[in-house]
Amino acid sequence: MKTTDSTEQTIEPRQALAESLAEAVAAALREDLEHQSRATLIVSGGSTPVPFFKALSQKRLEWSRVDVTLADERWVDEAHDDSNTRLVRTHLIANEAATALFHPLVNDADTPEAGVDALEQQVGELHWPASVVILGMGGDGHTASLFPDSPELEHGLTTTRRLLAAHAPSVTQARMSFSRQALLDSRRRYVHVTGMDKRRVFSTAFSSDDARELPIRAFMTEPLSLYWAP
Ligand SMILES: O=C1O[C@H](COP(=O)(O)O)[C@@H](O)[C@H](O)[C@H]1O
Repeated sequence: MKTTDSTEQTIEPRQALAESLAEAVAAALREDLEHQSRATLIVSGGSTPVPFFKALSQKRLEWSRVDVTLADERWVDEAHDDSNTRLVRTHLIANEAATALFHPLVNDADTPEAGVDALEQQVGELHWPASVVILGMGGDGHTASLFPDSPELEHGLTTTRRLLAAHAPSVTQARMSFSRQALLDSRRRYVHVTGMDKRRVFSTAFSSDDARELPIRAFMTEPLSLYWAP
């Protein structure tokens, strides 16, 4: 399916979605920067956000007053293919957004358990509530690194700390993740997902409130906007 813009060019739905989300996020950051000195933007990693990052990086706003961090990160070196830090640095902290201050969710510690306290202190110094949180979602209903099969899920859904070290049998790498409470400490939340499979998962999520089964349910509270394309 393709849509057409006012200049009669065809735009892929996922590209149109990315552009529309970038417009909304840029407007939100501009609005908050009118009445606060800095604004916090929390983005997700994975494959879905790349076109969104590229679109957002082109938006004009006072990026030097924006702190960007990730909803979660794999505990890998930045050179690793799975590094969300690398993804953000490559596609978002560029163009107009090159002056944004990026705060990786990984440090030199050997494990996320060893690194979490230092990162907790660093993210605590950001401006809260965050202006915008963008959540991705996996086919198993996980969001950030709150996985249904994770031994740390209950902790992630209930702790008042902002960060947690997380593991799950379904994924290979250890993770660092924002907790539910920290992600809800935000003015605006957007879920950015694509494809029919994820749409079905999101629809199923409305049928119950058991976040242990589908962690995305823990975020189905106002204000939440769904950005979806086929
Ligand atoms: O593992 C992760 O997966 C989800 C979704 O990723 P995608 O590749 O299907 O877009 C992502 O939101 C999360 O941040 C990431 O660590």
